Amino acid sequence: MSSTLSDVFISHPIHIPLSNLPDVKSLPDSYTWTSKDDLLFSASSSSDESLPFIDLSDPHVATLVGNACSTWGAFQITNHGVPLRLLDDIEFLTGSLFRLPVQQKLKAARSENGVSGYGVARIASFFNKQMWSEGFTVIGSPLHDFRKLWPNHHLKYCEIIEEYEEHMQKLAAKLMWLALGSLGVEEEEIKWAEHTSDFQGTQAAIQLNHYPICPEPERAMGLAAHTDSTLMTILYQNNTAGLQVFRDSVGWVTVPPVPGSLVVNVGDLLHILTNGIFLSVLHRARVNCIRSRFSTAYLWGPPSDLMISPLPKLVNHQSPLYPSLTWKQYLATKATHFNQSLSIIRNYLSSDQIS
Ligand SMILES: C=C1C[C@]23C[C@@]1(O)CC[C@H]2[C@@]12CCC[C@@](C)(C(=O)O1)[C@H]2[C@@H]3C(=O)O
Ligand SMILES: O=C(O)CCC(=O)C(=O)O
Ligand SMILES: [Fe+2]
Repeated sequence: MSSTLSDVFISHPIHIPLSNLPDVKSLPDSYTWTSKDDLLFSASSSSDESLPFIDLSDPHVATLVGNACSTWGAFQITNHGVPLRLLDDIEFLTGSLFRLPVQQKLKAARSENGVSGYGVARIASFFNKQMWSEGFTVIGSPLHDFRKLWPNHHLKYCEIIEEYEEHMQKLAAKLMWLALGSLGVEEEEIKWAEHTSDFQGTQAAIQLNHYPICPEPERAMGLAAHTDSTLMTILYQNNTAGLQVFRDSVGWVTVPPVPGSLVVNVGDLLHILTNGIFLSVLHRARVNCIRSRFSTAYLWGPPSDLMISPLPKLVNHQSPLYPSLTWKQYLATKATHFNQSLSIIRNYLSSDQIS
């Protein structure tokens, strides 16, 4: 992973105060969410719909993945080939990091114009209320930050991140090719993502999330509704429920944690690449009053300066719905317009207007 994604935020600094989550019996007003804070906060949910669960050894796997991407924009997978021991290791790392004393975590605090390190999720700047969570973002080598957190043990944690990235990168590319293959897209049509290219230059971020036990979970929000600005995101959640995905005419659907499984989200860039055929899923994390929850998101994207545009084969003689733009340009748009970004770029006539 190169560190060029970090450049985006130099010109989009945000100031989010880092405060300790309060140790209280009732939720302070600053953490209490209503539909005024997030339009879909209390949107209804139907209990009989569930996210597709796909066994990657199924003979019809490409069709199943393609259907899930165009209906839900997300799915859960099993038989994915990532060693269960590695999932235990990443859960151990995430738990160890967030269990450190807050003063220790703050030694690796993310700066206002930085992207790596400890802090609340960047999307916090778009809301008036605070989220009941803490996060840690890794882009590029974690060595510098991990040395500050664990002066004597950082190397073992760096090794876990490195091994996790290797597996996740291969899995993400395999899933994207299954999905695109179901639409008849061939590898020659996206050179940078060809299997044989070894995905040279694809970029990624790892986001570690912690949602502590919350005194009034119904009124709190762990991570507010958002789509990921990626091609695909692979999420590992520990054994505590909290992730919800939104589907039009269904509402919020909870994704139950299934031991050893992973959740896959279509991100905004794959939505653009497929000219809107695959949906980027709106999702959020809720909290609970019994157990703290950890999750690890692998946010995968293309080389950050490469132009991404709807694939000609999928535009099908009509006008493309989206202009060409780079991942860096999209992240910059997202840093300003958040959940309106896709509809805003849809209205641009050319990428020249995207700074
Ligand atoms: C590559 C990225 C996606 C992300 C912004 C970032 O530069 C690194 C952090 C990512 C993350 C993780 C938590 C949710 C999210 C919306 C956020 O605030 O930071 C995503 C960003 C995204 O997908 O837009
Ligand atoms: O914790 C979760 O389940 C969701 C995390 C997430 O959406 C993210 O890190 O982008
Ligand atoms: Fe997300």
